[in-house]
Amino acid sequence: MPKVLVSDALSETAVNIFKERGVDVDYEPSLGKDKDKLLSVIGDYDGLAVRSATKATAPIIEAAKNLKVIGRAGIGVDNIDIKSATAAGIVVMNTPYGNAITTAEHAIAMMFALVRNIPQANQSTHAGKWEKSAFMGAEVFGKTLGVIGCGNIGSIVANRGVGLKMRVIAFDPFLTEERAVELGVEKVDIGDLLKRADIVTLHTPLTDQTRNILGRDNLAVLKKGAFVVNCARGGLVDEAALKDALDEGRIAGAALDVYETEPATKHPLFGHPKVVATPHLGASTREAQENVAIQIAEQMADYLIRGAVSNSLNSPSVTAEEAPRLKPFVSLADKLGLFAGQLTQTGVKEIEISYEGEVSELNTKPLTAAAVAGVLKPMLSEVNVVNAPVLAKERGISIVETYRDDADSYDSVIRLRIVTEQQDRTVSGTIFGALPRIVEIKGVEMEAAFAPHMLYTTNEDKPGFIGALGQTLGAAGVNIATFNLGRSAPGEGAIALVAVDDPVSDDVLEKVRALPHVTQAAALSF
Ligand SMILES: NC(=O)c1ccc[n+]([C@@H]2O[C@H](COP(=O)([O-])OP(=O)(O)OC[C@H]3O[C@@H](n4cnc5c(N)ncnc54)[C@H](O)[C@@H]3O)[C@@H](O)[C@H]2O)c1
Ligand SMILES: O=C(O)CC[C@@H](O)C(=O)O
Repeated sequence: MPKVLVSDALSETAVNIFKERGVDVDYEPSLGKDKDKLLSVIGDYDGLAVRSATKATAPIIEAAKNLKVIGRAGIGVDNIDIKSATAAGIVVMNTPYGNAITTAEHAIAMMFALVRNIPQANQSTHAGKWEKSAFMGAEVFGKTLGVIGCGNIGSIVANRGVGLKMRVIAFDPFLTEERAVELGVEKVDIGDLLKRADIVTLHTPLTDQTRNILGRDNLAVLKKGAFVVNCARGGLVDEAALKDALDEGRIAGAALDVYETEPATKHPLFGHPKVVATPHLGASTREAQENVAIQIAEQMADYLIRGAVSNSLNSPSVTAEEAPRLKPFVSLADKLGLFAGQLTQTGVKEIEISYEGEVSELNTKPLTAAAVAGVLKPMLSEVNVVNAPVLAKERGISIVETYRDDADSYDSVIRLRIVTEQQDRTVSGTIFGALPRIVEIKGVEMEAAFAPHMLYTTNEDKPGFIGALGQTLGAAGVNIATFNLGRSAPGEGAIALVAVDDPVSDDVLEKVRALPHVTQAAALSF
């Protein structure tokens, strides 16, 4: 039974879902804050479910020898080292929609808190001061709301802004004109947004491109008297520059839910009269926490039990219904890749995977990942289906997928073509009786099952070869399990694929290569 550690505070519903789905679960809501303890126990688990307190860093991932999945109950995955997880073959998933409405509502609440001085007025009124004239506010009706980042949350904020009869403008390089029209927003560039917005609200992830998107220069361009709301990530706003802009009266106020360093218990902006601050509460509603807990438990259990992948940041999606249908084809793709990879001596330039017949209708992304992983495994250490496409890209190997409705004599065929600096090689396979089988090698038709140890030879099709090969193997004590032959035409190139009981030694290979008419001999393992 797979075992999951929940190392941050998550709704108990998640724990029940894991149990109901047949996943053993340890709920340790404060363990994530103790990195030494986490390091010492993580090796026992197949899954790790977190919010933001647990930092799944490279050392944690290195120690997580059995870990298969990290699930983030929430959106931002900046507490997870995705690069290390990918290299280790660990699927990272999040719940991109579960807390989006809640966070958008928090941004709108922060906007109102700012423009109507609600926190300050609340404090003063509780103190019995009745300072009615000290808290003159502003209407949002007719004002311009500048949304930076118009994805899940930004688009909900934009929608609420439109509902409040605000003029909404958005800067997002990935926002299409059609989507902008659909949302009722005007797509603008950042300079335009800064000059026109009365309230700027941030909703991008923190990346190299977005870090300090409201830095000193951009803050200087902001319309005088504008307000800033950040319910996305600390680091999007230069906090020192923001303090200067507030102190100099260029900005009327800022509402912050997120900070460069969290937890933020001391901060230069805490106590500032123009700042409204909350402790990363964006996602903190009962509804959102229930949503993300349920979603992450279901997604992780689906992956651990059924191989289904959803909302992954480093692996193609596979639904729970698809997973069992894909399973034999994943195995076939992996074995075809391994076959080709073991015979490849020079740099791979291109891997083409053709899906023919019924398999062309399936979700082929996981099959492609398996084929590429298979090709790369004999050449690189630490290759897996999660990191294989990344590794191929880093090495300049192009991956091409083609599709054909018909697979000639079979229901389904996967055809792999490897283009290297020196040659172009194909190998094809099908599923027969739920097991992968080779049906073609280098244009030669063949019918062979994969076996753990195999001998592959190419030779000129001349009488006496089969006997000589059998004798050589027999004399070396190599027991033949199956013997498969194919040739392009009588007397021309022939291929033998021999399943043997034990690995073929270098010594035996040399003897096979020395046989008359043999052009190539290689030991393969699957
Ligand atoms: N405060 C909280 O508790 C809380 C809760 C949930 C999410 N978040 C954060 O909110 C942010 C938005 O989340 P989301 O789910 O909407 O993400 P999303 O991926 O759906 O949307 C992000 C948008 O930012 C855009 N973007 C990317 N780079 C950009 C750039 N350089 N300039 C302008 N736009 C850019 C993208 O095109 C995308 O449309 C994330 O940082 C997330 O971590 C915070
Ligand atoms: O878990 C939380 O409370 C914060 C989550 C939020 O920052 C997110 O990115 O989803």
